[in-house]
Amino acid sequence: MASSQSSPMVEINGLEFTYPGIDGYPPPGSTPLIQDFSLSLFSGDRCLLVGANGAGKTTILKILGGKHMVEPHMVRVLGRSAFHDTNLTSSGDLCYLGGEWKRDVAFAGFEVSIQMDVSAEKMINGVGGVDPARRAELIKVLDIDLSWRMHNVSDGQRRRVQICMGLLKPYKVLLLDEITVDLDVLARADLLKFLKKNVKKEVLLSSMQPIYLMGLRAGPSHIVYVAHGRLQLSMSMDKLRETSNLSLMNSGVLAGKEINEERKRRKERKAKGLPEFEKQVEGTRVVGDPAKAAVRVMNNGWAAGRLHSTLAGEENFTFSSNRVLRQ
Ligand SMILES: Nc1ncnc2c1ncn2[C@@H]1O[C@H](COP(=O)(O)OP(=O)(O)OP(=O)(O)O)[C@@H](O)[C@H]1O
Repeated sequence: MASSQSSPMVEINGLEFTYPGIDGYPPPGSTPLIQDFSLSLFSGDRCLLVGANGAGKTTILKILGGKHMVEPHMVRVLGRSAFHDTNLTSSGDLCYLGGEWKRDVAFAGFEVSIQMDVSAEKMINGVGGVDPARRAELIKVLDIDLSWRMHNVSDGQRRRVQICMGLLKPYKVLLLDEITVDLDVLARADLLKFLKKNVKKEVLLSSMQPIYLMGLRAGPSHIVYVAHGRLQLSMSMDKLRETSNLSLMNSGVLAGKEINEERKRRKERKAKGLPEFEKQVEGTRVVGDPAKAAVRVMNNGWAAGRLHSTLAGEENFTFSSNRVLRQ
């Protein structure tokens, strides 16, 4: 992003990323999911990351949030490597709110289920070292009833408590991955107002489907459009308005174009007698007879220190040795 400030708060330099296989390495022959991606965000930027499903938005936000390892020079947050410098997140300077929050929330240092029989008050007040005025404002903005019991509220209400807890402490860089999808129109508008008011020197990077841009004219300062893991457009909203691309964005035409092209490609492949979907490179280096690949049976694709299995699908649930259903 263009800025008068000297050093960016978030810097992505030629980022390349492939999800690792079971052995922690990219599968041989795989094409990087994120390629040649560079972006700089400066103090005060409120940036919206848009793109079709599967474009790579969540992956980029997770990399910035330090959840996937990349080479330290590729991603710098506040001048530090998000993955290697864990103090960035533990200090609260870097805050990532994503889909995983649907089930658990980091609470007093533990991952606590957000669906257990506990009051919203206990959850929210359990976060220490918080400015009481900020806490009260967030409770008001998110319209939270402190007497809610977490096990019998709606998804949207549970989500509001999660968002509140995530925003209680001031951050310098805030990463939001589609956190507003469960919120009703009013709650979404109020939250965006709060974020806008509170992002002065901070940086906000939020992913969102282009359709939600319609109510957001005053919200973001910049737009970043991603397709197939590559940066397609990065522009200030003012510039976007000038070049009239905003109407394209608002109507979701850009993302729609990308989806239509993908459908066309699939149709052409089918017409040529090829499989409709391009062959995925298997996400593991364990080769040979699957029955002998004991490692896969034993750990279902979980690798040390990783929150998610890199293997998915019925086949792996059949192989499951402990029958725990994973997302
Ligand atoms: N843990 C994983 N292991 C392997 N591949 C993955 C993993 N997570 C996502 N992918 C692949 O990476 C691609 C990009 O996914 P990502 O979640 O970043 O997209 P997105 O733009 O956030 O999509 P959406 O709008 O649907 O949330 C997808 O094609 C998906 O198949």
